[in-house]
Amino acid sequence: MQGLIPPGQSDLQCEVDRAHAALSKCCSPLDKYQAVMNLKETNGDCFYGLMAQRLVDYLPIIYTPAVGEACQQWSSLLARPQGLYISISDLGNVANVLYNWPEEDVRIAILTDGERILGLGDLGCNGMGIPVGKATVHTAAGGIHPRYTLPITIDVGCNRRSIREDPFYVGLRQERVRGDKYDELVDEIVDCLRQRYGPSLVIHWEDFAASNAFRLLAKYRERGYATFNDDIQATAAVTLGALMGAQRLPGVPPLRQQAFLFFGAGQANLGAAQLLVRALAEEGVPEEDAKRQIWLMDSQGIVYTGRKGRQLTPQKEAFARSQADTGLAEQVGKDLSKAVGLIRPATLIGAAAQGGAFSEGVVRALNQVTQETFGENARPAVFALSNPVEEAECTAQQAYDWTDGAAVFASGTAFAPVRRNDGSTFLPGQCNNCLVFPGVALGCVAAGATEVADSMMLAAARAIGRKLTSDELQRDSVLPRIERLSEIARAVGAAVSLEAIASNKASPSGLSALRCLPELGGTEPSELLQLAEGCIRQMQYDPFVPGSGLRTSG
Ligand SMILES: NC(=O)C1=CN([C@@H]2O[C@H](COP(=O)(O)OP(=O)(O)OC[C@H]3O[C@@H](n4cnc5c(N)ncnc54)[C@H](OP(=O)(O)O)[C@@H]3O)[C@@H](O)[C@H]2O)C=CC1
Ligand SMILES: CC(=O)C(=O)O
Ligand SMILES: [Mg+2]
Repeated sequence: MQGLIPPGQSDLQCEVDRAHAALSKCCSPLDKYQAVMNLKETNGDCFYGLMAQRLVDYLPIIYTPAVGEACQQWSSLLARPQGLYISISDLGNVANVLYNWPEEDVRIAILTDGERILGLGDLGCNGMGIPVGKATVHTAAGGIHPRYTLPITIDVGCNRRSIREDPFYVGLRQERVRGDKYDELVDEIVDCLRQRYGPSLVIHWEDFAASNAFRLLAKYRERGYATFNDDIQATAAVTLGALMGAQRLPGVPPLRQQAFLFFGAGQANLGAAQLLVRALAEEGVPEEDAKRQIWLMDSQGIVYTGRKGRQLTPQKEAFARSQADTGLAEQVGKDLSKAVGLIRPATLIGAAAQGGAFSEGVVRALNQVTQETFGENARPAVFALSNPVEEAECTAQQAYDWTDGAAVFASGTAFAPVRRNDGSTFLPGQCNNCLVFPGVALGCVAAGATEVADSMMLAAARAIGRKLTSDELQRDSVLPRIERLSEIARAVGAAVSLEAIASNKASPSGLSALRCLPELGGTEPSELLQLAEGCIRQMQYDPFVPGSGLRTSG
């Protein structure tokens, strides 16, 4: 290398600072995305050092919202391929494709088929930005070595014609393959992954369409694999964490006394509804009573038994209102403000990718019914979970303005702090599954978990709730600040591995590593945190001694 690099020496910190200074000159989030991904290719240590130190600056780039734009432009931007592409043409030959991945020791595979990328719909192969971004967060926040992460895009086609006809498109130019052939391909991929990387490989499903997401999750969980769907389960945990956090604010009605209106009945909201029922059950609320507190609205209106048209999926059926609510549902139709007026919820959670759906009328009505039901100081919760930011149901500013500051607000994509009339600021919480999935992966890897049980997700939600500080609460944030993502990932990791042990979901290899624990009870024991830290990659350069090592010696 002598002569090929400048003679002065820089340590990692200097290079991280230099990279940040250069990136700060980028004119647009998309330019910054490209530049930072280029850094990842050319200097991984510097890239991960930068991500670890300044995650709060770069999360909106490598993750929502900028990653959404990057996916939309993926085929035009692609410089060097990232992650592994497995297509339907590889059916029967997946093992060979998988052996082209250079890493021998992978602990977590992040798979998408690109059909529901954020709220942007079917992006086909262009969805690769998502598993790549999630893998980066696993490392930057969870500390999992990048070598242990494998982002995969399964290309079975794309149902968006404009993408298929884009001359630069990098995926297969055909409509999506469905049915047996699709299932065979996914089966082959999962089998080959487990053959190559062992049964404790964690399989993280991301951004599938709901019709495949629930099915695949159930199928591989039933087989006893360590697998989780981020959009269903991790979103559920962070949403429940936010609801629990809100309970610590004065004026927020108790969970067991309110009605919850979920706008969107897909992966995110059904997952949250399922976990909420479980949390209420642990508070002694019978399951059927808890379900009666919950109302779902999808593209056809209120979800109720006997609704005409498309048959309800089993996941929706579990929450369908009884026929006694048919009259109300028909009165509501598809009108959200009517739904608020008639159901009278104190919590409104949006995950339908319908930007702006929480209009002024809807939010004002929510505030009014909450105060009528629970008193004039009562505060409604407004969670606008859809990503990227254009899909958010309303903005933080709108939620506060339309309720005179009464709303407790959280969103999937971050909003800047909002100034209150008294000069102080609201800190809207970011209710995004990134507060959960890195910790879940860390906890599973540390404990060698054989299954990712719902109780582990509940443990994750509680760990997030415990991490909320009084300072955050004072500024109306119902979740820990995203600046604390690494700290939260470690706490979630500790809670998840503890729960894996307590529920017999830890494997002998994980257990032997964890045997140092004097006792398994309690919250976040320091030993476990230390253990989790032990799994975490330290960002540092090996010392470079000029004149030694790298010179070829004839
Ligand atoms: N903050 C976070 O961490 C997360 C946020 N999300 C975001 O949430 C959004 C939805 O994701 P996900 O649940 O996975 O997607 P799904 O495709 O699984 O579900 C979308 C739901 O929205 C419903 N919907 C569509 N149009 C309307 C409408 N006009 N009125 C009411 N409901 C409607 C659909 O109805 P139907 O069932 O009738 O088709 C469906 O139930 C996305 O924007 C995604 O980015 C997702 C995961 C995590
Ligand atoms: C955050 C996320 O996973 C999504 O919007 O799909
Ligand atoms: Mg997702």
